[in-house]
Amino acid sequence: MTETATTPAPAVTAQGLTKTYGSGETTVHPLRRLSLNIPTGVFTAIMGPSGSGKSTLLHVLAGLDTADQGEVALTVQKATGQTEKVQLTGLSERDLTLVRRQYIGFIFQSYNLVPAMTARENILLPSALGGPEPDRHYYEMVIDRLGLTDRLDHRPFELSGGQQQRVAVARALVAKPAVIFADEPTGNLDSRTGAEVLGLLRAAVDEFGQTVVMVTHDANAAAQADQTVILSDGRVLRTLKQPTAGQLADTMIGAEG
Ligand SMILES: Nc1ncnc2c1ncn2[C@@H]1O[C@H](COP(=O)(O)OP(=O)(O)OP(=O)(O)O)[C@@H](O)[C@H]1O
Repeated sequence: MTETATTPAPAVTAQGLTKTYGSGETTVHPLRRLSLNIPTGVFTAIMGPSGSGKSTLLHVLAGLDTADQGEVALTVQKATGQTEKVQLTGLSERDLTLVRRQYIGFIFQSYNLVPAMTARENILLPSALGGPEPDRHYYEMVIDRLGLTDRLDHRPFELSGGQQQRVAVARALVAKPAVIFADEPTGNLDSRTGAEVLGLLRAAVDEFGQTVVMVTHDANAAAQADQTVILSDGRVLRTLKQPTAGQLADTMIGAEG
């Protein structure tokens, strides 16, 4: 399942990803031989027109879905300081689940919290299922920064949408996974809560050296990232380093074709 590497490498490597749905006239190609490297310790946004393959790509990179062809690998840092390459391609569903639990945090637009569990239980669920044990100090800092200290005993139905998303963000962050994937994490939030969530993703990168990959439609949200990958029709159109929201909006007009 793994091989050891000694040189620093991108956190996520995707080579020649292809995915097709349907056949004949109804065929769609969400991914067309897409290759991409996601650098370690960087905040990457993914933008593109509706239907360009953003969610499909994110799910394939995170091991929540598989491509028909191509390869995905993560490069993770072990406690010893050595890096290790973890191939996602070809793993059984069970092994993929173990890799996700160990190395990946995922924030869904629709939160995906377990309704019967309290906020605390939701946040600690990945470690309860066998993922890494969160560092106590980091856990408390994340909870405090997200303003969740008084909400930990509440169940999702007792929380606002913004609070539920903050619980989902905490769940993805606290175990310091190798990569945090976020699919439109601010899509359902008011602008103030959205800014808080983006601020925490930014802090995870700047203060804790984590790697974040976020799909968004919002040029202002993407402008918080270090780089933005623009998808068009299942391919990478361009990668922009530290673009302004204005540059992103202009590039998106071009990508709509
Ligand atoms: N399970 C599926 N079955 C059939 N087609 C699908 C499936 N999932 C995605 N697609 C199609 O694949 C294409 C890419 O979808 P995807 O959700 O990745 O795009 P997106 O860029 O995230 O779009 P949006 O911005 O609208 O969320 C679309 O044409 C979509 O209809």
